Amino acid sequence: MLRNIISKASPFTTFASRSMSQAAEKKLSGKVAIITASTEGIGFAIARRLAQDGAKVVVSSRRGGNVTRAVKELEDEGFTDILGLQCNVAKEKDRVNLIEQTVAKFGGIDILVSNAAVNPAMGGVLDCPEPVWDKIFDVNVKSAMLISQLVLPHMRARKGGAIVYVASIGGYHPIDNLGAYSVSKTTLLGLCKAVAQQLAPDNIRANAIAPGIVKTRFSLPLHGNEEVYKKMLATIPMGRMAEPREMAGLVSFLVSDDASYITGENFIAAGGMPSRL
Ligand SMILES: NC(=O)c1ccc[n+]([C@@H]2O[C@H](COP(=O)([O-])OP(=O)(O)OC[C@H]3O[C@@H](n4cnc5c(N)ncnc54)[C@H](O)[C@@H]3O)[C@@H](O)[C@H]2O)c1
Repeated sequence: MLRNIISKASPFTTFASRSMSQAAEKKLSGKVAIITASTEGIGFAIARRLAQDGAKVVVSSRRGGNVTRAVKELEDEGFTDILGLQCNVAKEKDRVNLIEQTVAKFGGIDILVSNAAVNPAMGGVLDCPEPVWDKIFDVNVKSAMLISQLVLPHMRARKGGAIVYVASIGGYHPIDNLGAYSVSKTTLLGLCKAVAQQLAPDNIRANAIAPGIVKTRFSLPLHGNEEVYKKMLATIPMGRMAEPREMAGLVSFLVSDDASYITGENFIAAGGMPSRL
């Protein structure tokens, strides 16, 4: 009788232990993720979150010292599969090295988070000098497209992948004095849609996030001065700026299998700031 009950229970036991081992496996286990400009701010928060979710993570940015510091910080937190590489996304040699070193170390690429951006000068779009315009579009848009080209064969080899472009709420509605930068982010939203359309048959998904105002070094002009800070807060229905980690969960979702049928979409995380396009 007892043996009967046990043998009847065993399929459940097997199922239960399988479920437990599945639960123990993290949602990005076995995935390899490259995040550009990821030694601080939003990029670093994304790198940390993807590592927490089990991914092997490649941290990169322009300065070697910053890369070393960021890798150490993650390793001190207990993450072992971290690779740090110096990469100025506007330089072809650096982009190629980023991809080659990643594949040499981790054997492939599943995830790209294109996060690097610059805004060398404040001002209205029509006040933007040509060299500044070129720099903004080289880093914020052209490099994002060129890195996407480079990861493509590796994602195809894995029969799938996920790309996330870090755009901005300014891509929907231009932010005062960030004219050319805002246009570059609108362009990135378009790039995301075009890439998604082209790569859907390859099971490679592309989505974009559009952060509102996040407290980082990049946004210092918006929170470094008390008067400007108060003005900015008045434009945010939630009444506060975001912390970098508040962008990371959205990216983690978008690159995971939980988002397996989502591609070509732009997601706003802006504390209720209005978006119009
Ligand atoms: N902070 C915000 O309020 C905010 C809002 C919307 C969108 N964003 C976007 O989020 C992303 C990250 O910005 P952040 O706020 O974390 O700022 P951040 O200053 O912390 O990070 C930007 C990083 O980009 C790096 N970078 C610049 N040019 C590069 C290049 N050519 N190659 C490699 N790295 C380069 C910088 O060194 C820096 O580490 C950017 O795309 C930015 O446009 C930020």
